[in-house]
Amino acid sequence: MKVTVVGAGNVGATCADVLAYREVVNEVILVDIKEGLAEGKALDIWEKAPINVYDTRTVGVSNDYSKTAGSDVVVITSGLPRKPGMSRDDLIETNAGIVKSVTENVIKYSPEAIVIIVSNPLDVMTYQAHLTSKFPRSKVMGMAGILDTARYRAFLAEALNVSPKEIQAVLMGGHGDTMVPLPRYTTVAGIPVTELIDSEKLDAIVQRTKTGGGELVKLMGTSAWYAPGAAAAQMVEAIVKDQRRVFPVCVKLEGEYGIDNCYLGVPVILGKNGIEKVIELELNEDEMAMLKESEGHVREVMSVLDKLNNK
Ligand SMILES: NC(=O)C1=CN([C@@H]2O[C@H](COP(=O)(O)OP(=O)(O)OC[C@H]3O[C@@H](n4cnc5c(N)ncnc54)[C@H](O)[C@@H]3O)[C@@H](O)[C@H]2O)C=CC1
Ligand SMILES: O=C([O-])CC(=O)C(=O)O
Repeated sequence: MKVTVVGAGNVGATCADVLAYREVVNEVILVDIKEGLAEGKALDIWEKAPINVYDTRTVGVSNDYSKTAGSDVVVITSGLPRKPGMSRDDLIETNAGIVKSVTENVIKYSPEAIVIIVSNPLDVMTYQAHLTSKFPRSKVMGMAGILDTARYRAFLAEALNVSPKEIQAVLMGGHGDTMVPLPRYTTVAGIPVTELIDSEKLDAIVQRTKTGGGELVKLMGTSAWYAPGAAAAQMVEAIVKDQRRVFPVCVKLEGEYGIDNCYLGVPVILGKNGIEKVIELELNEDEMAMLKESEGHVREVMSVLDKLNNK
């Protein structure tokens, strides 16, 4: 199994590192436009192999996609991260151009690959990759839900003073402040979370989750990478090992939840064919209203992308 990660910056290099030390695949190709960066980071990860005890080979290349040929999965992290004061949507113009050209290069050499988008604004960059690749929706998806759910779970674990391993949760919608964490589908070792925490505290955690990316941008001057890189690697693992894990993933909706032709995070089964199934939950009125609000926001940004693509 061979995986390519495009973008050897913070998120891409972290993803490659996790794929290597967890021995998810035999070979990881790291690509960046910046001369020497991917080669250097791939070499550094390979030199860590004797210490962390793994044999996944990591190879870096500068903008040479021939080395990526025949990849089973490609993760696209290339693009600008936001700075304090910016929204993810502010990145659309630059990142759409990058995601478009990278996708063209990727599919030229790996026409059978499953593509995972990480670049922001996430839902709309997934749409860009879909427009460019013309792949079926099962093979073009975006990573955000695992990250957003992980933040929600980590905050809950802290508040309840329990292991984060015990928290199971579902979160839907776009990767932005309109995302929809679902307390009704959140449990602590099977116990409904609402039985363990008062609603005021839970509301504060939901709110912190929605702005969790921005919290880190404010602290660091750039956006997060450890959790995002690990989340993308977890999706790769589910696909290459055909694990059929259930994760929230950004996918083109085709009528599910009464939403058509819009890219949103929803629970799916991930396996060797990519998105094996979109799971439709029974949402109540309030939850559906929040999902619709998120849809409205993503559609606005999708129409900006349509203009950029002269559609
Ligand atoms: N979906 C999500 O949940 C998350 C998304 N992100 C997004 O991921 C992207 C990457 O973030 P970071 O790694 O922190 O940024 P970074 O600046 O550390 O790395 C980006 C890399 O992309 C490379 N690049 C730019 N244009 C390229 C091209 N045409 N071909 C190949 N490589 C190219 C740059 O040289 C740079 O090394 C950003 O758009 C960020 O907003 C970040 C965290 C979470
Ligand atoms: O906040 C950002 O710009 C990066 C991102 O998507 C996240 O960390 O959730």
